Amino acid sequence: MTNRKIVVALGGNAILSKDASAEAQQQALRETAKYLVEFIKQGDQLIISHGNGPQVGNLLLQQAAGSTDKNPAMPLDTAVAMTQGSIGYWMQNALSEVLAENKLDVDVATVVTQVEVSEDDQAFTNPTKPIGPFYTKDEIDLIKAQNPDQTFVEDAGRGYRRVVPSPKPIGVKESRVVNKLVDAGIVPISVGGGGVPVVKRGNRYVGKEAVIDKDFASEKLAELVGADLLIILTAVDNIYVNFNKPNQKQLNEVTVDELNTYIKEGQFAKGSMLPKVQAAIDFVDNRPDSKAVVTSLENVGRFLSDGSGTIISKTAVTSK
Ligand SMILES: Nc1ncnc2c1ncn2[C@@H]1O[C@H](COP(=O)(O)OP(=O)(O)O)[C@@H](O)[C@H]1O
Ligand SMILES: NC(=O)OP(=O)(O)O
Repeated sequence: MTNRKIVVALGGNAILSKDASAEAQQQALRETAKYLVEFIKQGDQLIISHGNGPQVGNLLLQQAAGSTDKNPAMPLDTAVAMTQGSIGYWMQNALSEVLAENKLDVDVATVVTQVEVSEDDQAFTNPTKPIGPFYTKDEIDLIKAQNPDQTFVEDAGRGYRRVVPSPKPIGVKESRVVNKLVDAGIVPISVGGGGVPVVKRGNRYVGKEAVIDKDFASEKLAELVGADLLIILTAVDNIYVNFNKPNQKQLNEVTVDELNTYIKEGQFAKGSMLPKVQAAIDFVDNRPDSKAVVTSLENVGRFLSDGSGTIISKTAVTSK
């Protein structure tokens, strides 16, 4: 039995591929849970986090479409909390079902989590986080005519998406609650969608209209709960240099210094692999005896058996 405290951040493909229906997302999470249960089977204490970019963008569109004076659309911070609830509900049930199939008597609980950000974060005047569906150029011209305050960017050749501010997390209000759940043997689902962005004013936490990157929020949580491992699960088994080029090279074990050199070379795409690499670096910088891992859900079995995936450590890696 390993008994490590592990924060696992689930990438978009763990929840939503093409079909945004509740049924399809629940089915995807059932498949995801089958991979996650392997950690629990071998005695690890899991804390699960997840993204919400597509879901929160879709929710804002639904809110706007049905809003009236008597039934107003909810602001973005509240919409993030709503997606924590809906995805947490799906994840909680999916994992509980798979735990029961494996005859494991373990409880799962979603924590509506507020993540503290700075009021002065420059991100509030420079939106970068893509949310919701992809549009064509003609579609965004129409949307912008009706919503001049909204910003759109071209997203990696896949079309245009709305972008919103994405401030950096500086604290996780419920990190102690998360640790208490872990100590009680419960699997918490926390910092969903990067957490609800809040600023502290005296004793009050006030919501901000933004979407925090879930990789950065997961890193902050992992730091605060004293995790042994931060695992970022995405669509690729490894981080690569020269990604998608003929001379592509898979990274297996890599140090912070090596990653910083690759960052300077521009090896990691902004908004996709770069935040994961930066979150991994931040984590091992803050907890030098811990490690971060970037790999895919499908590779979890091989990671557990032989350490396959990209393992990031402060200094040279000796074991997984
Ligand atoms: N250097 C790189 N190595 C590996 N993947 C990369 C690299 N640069 C960009 N990527 C892309 O980044 C993707 C992960 O980012 P993204 O899809 O935004 O993450 P998420 O799983 O959190 O939704 C990978 O699936 C891959 O297509
Ligand atoms: N909040 C967040 O980072 O969501 P995605 O991972 O879905 O972009």
